[in-house]
Amino acid sequence: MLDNLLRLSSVIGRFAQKGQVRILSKLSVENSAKSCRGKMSLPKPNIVFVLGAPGSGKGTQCEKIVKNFGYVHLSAGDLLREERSREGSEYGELIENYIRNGKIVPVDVTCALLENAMTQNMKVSGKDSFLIDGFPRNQDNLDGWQRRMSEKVNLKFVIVFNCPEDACVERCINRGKSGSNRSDDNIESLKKRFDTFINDSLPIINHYKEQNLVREVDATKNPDEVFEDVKVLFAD
Ligand SMILES: Nc1ncnc2c1ncn2[C@@H]1O[C@H](COP(=O)(O)OP(=O)(O)OP(=O)(O)O)[C@@H](O)[C@H]1O
Ligand SMILES: O=c1ccn([C@@H]2O[C@H](COP(=O)(O)O)[C@@H](O)[C@H]2O)c(=O)[nH]1
Repeated sequence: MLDNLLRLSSVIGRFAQKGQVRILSKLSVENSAKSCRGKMSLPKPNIVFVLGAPGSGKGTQCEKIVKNFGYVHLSAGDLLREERSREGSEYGELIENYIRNGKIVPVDVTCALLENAMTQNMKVSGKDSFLIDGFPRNQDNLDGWQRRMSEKVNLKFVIVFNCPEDACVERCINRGKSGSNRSDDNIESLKKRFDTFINDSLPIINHYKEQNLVREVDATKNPDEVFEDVKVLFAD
């Protein structure tokens, strides 16, 4: 399975969406290896992890951070959904099963997508500050990231958006009703996503708390009010 995962190829569409720059690039392990060599001249990217329960407002706030502070937003969930929908993807079915059941996709897939997206963005836009939204979410994610990426990036801090489950569920259900087209914006998937958040993701947040890297934000207010608190974290 690992070998297969390492042969992961992805197409990252180049388009400006929600302030993100996506770069169209066909990748394979062989290309990844070449691009690793090419990466020698690239700067070490600055990373902010953005965590919080499903529907806590991570994507909404990332959009605002992009507009105001020039970061590039990389949503791990969006990258996985793109890979799932890519014609010919070996991993489409696997990813869809994980997403629908609120489970966390094996780290080699997600990490490859994130690393490739960062490298391509740095090459094309020259930007080297990234919001990594919705990752790492479990011990497998954390271990894989530490193994593969931790030495290659500067982790600045970890934002955690706090919002109670009932409000988050309502937001996701409304997002589904407004046409998100997400196969996990339904009650059944949301129950599983919250179980995963509590059992698997909270320990990762605690790990970063122990390192004094967590910056908690009250995400129950309206998006502009939440952003007032977020701004402070980036104003240095
Ligand atoms: N502060 C807020 N108050 C009310 N609604 C919000 C707030 N922030 C975001 N929303 C709405 O809630 C829904 C979920 O927001 P968003 O996609 O930003 O959350 P998320 O944490 O990225 O979710 P997920 O983890 O499921 O991808 C969206 O429809 C968004 O418009
Ligand atoms: O690192 C990640 C990020 C996401 N997933 C899967 O995708 C869905 C949706 O993620 P959102 O952040 O809500 O868009 C999530 O429930 C996981 O199934 C993942 O496996 N790994």
